[in-house]
Amino acid sequence: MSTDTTALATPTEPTNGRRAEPPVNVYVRIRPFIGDEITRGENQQMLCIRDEKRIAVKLYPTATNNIRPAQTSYNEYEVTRIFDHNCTQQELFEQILEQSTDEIFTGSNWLLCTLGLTNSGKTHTMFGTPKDPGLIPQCLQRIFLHIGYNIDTKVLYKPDGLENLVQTNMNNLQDEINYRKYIFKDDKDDYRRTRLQSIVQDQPSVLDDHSVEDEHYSIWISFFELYNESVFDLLIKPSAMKKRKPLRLMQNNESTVIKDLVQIPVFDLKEAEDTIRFGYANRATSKTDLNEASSRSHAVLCITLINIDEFEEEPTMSHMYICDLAGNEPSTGTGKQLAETCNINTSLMTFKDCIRVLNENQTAKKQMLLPYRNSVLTSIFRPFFIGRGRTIICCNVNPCATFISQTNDLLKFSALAQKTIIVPVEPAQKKVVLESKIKGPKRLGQGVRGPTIGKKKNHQTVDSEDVEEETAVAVDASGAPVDPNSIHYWKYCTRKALELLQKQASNRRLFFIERHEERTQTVQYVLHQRDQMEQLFNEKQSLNQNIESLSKAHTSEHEHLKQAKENYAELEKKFNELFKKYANANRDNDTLRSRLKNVQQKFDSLNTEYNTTIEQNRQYEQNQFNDKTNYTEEINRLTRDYEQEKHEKAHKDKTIEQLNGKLLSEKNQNEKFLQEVTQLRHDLKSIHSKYDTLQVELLQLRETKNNEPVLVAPPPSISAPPPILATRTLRSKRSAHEEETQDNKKSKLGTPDRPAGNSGLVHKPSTRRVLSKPNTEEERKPTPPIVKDVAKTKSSVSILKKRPLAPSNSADSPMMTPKLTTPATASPIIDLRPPSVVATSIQSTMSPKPTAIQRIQSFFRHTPPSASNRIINHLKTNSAGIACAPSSPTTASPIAILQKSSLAMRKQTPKRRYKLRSRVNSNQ
Ligand SMILES: Nc1ncnc2c1ncn2[C@@H]1O[C@H](COP(=O)(O)OP(=O)(O)OP(=O)(O)O)[C@@H](O)[C@H]1O
Repeated sequence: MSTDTTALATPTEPTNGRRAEPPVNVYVRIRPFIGDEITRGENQQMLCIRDEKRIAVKLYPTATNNIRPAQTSYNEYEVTRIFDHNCTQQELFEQILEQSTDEIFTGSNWLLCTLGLTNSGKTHTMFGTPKDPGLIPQCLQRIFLHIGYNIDTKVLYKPDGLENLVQTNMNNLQDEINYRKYIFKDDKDDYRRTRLQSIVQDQPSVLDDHSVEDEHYSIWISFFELYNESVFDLLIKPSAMKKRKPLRLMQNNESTVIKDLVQIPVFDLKEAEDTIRFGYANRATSKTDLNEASSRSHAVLCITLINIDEFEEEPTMSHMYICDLAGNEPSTGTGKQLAETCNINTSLMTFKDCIRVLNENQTAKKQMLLPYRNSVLTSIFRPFFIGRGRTIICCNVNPCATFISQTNDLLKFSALAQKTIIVPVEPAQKKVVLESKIKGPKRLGQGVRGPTIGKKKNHQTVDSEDVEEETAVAVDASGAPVDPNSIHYWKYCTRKALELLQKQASNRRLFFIERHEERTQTVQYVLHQRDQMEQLFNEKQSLNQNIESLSKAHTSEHEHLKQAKENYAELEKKFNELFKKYANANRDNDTLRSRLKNVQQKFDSLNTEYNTTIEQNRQYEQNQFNDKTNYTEEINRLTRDYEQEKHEKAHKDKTIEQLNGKLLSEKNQNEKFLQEVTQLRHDLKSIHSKYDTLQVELLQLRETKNNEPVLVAPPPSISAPPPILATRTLRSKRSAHEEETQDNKKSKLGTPDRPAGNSGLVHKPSTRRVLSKPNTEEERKPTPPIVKDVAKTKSSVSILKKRPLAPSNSADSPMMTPKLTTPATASPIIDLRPPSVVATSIQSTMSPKPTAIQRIQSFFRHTPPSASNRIINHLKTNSAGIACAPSSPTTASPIAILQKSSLAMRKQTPKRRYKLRSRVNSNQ
């Protein structure tokens, strides 16, 4: 580690004949309470401002001090100036930086840095806000106000480190052109982006011509930060992808050069502010426990001023370093934040150490080495520790009671720094690297300097050698060498001429200085005038606008008036018309009034009627209501009755359904009976037809035989069936068919005394009963009178008719003929003949012919067995006897006899036969 020694001096004891240097300017600014600090109880009046230079800190008893609990102790410190929380940014600038800003125009360098705890208002003091700009914006404003129109638009020189200047040419400004393009790339104004480029391109000859006709200034800005002991250029935007590349530091004898640091020329205040805004955005800040946007690095803004004066052989360069130091903070946090805090604290500590060493060397007459190399910050600011510039320290104080201990330390350091005087070490000659010969106006002379605006040039004096020579030569009263041909005389003349010229130059310089001051005042006046002009221009514009709008309003008013007049004329016309109409209307009105009166009367009468009607209606409605109530009751009653009837009806319906069921079943039964009857009738018809056939056969047989009577004819009183039988033989098929059809009709339609389908059922049993066997013995006697009686009745016909039917066994079929009962076992046959005759006839008729029953059975052989059996049974049980001829029961003798007798009695006609037949059928 290498250190520097500095010359020690006190303000009162100038060394080596130099003027006394002032001590370091230390200012204290106490910020107001912010946020919820007051509610947190931070305002405990820990700081007490005694006057504008002295401040006292109230101390608490701690382990390290001897303060007793009951005792109130104050530490008092003195600084250059104290600003309380009411101090404005502008006030602060005027007090601490305005003069310094002016002095950079005299060639002096300045360093302004802020010290303080984190969250104490350092950044706020430096940068401020757009509405309340801090020290940096105000400083730039002051500089550009001073420069006015004397900005070097040719960019003749560029800075090379702290000490050196380089003449510009077309090649060495490319970086600056690019940086300007890059920094102002978001700027809408293309002029600013390409300004430097156009200077280089459009005025190449000017760049080679470094002559000036007046005093010109150029402002160069560089902005960098010291983060974790590395230097980063803030005018290069950090890439999201790439890691920022730290800049290298190069040390020369007196200063530290930051290699490749971007320095760009700015031509006006706006450009300077935008450049700083661009760099500020790239600064490392983050949220800490104490500050939402805490600075994690020391940000250093370097404003370089290059002054080119036509009377100066070399341009001068001065710097204003404004440094926003990161805040001292307790070493809390972890990882990256802890590393940041340690680096910040280390560099601040080194800075304070340098000041302390300086102070100690000064007070204790020591020559201790400055530890400036312990941090990058102090390395860069080394020129200021060796007196190459003036230093201002602004200590920002956080008034919170929580940090009173740190505040006390800071104020202690402030008081120490305030007493420290940095004596400048003899400056080395500024090197101006001239790449081309300066073609400016020839300097009139050197060594004679009038009052300058702070130009720190070494005054050149007459060589001592010359003085020595001068003393050896004889001179006259005016001091001129006597010998005009001697070299001394010429030297003397030359010196006098030079002096004269220097005097003239001095006068001229004075004149120009005055002119410069005048011009500065004029510039200020012009600027002021320009502001006023601008203001007036704005006012004029607004007035013009007002006039324009007023004239527009006037024109429109005029048009409105014209329109209104036209409207008025029209309205007048309309009014006249309306007046006429009004008169007419008035007349109409009278008429209408009288009409209205009538109408009113009518209305009154109607109203009365209406009221009456209303009353009637009301009455009617009342009646209606009563009726409605009655009706409702009646309806309810009827509804109840209806329900009851409905119930009964349902009950009856049920009953009817049941009866219907019964009726249906009876109907079914009836149908069955009818079917049976129909079947029986059908059977009977077939029997009839067969019987007729038999009768025909019998008649044929009888005709073929010799008409011998076989049976004794019954007494004449007996109506014999033979005629009936005979008549049957005569029936034509047609009559039989008609009969059958009629029977069917009768059975279907029925007769008044016999319903259809039931005729047989109703009357047959009675017939059967009539024809049935006599129940008593008497009745069973086969007496002729009984036959006679029977023959007399209608039923006798049926008896006769049935006589040919022989009784048969049940379930007999025609095939069962051999089993048939003999005539002896058959129904009793009435034989009216004498026994001898009968026997003979029987003998003659019985053999070889079949019996009557057999014949009948054979006759019924084609009929269904059930029907034939029923008939045969019927005949067996009900027939009283069969009249048979002597030969056979099938002979026609008895029948013929009967026929004859019957024919004798009554002639048979087809109609009669039919009726007879009908009667027989009806009896069946
Ligand atoms: N004079 C003031 N008036 C009003 N508010 C202030 C003043 N000084 C500081 N503040 C406010 O205090 C807060 C902290 O200020 P600032 O960030 O400048 O502190 P800092 O010392 O720079 O902190 P760090 O060292 O952490 O960067 C900010 O919100 C700022 O607006």
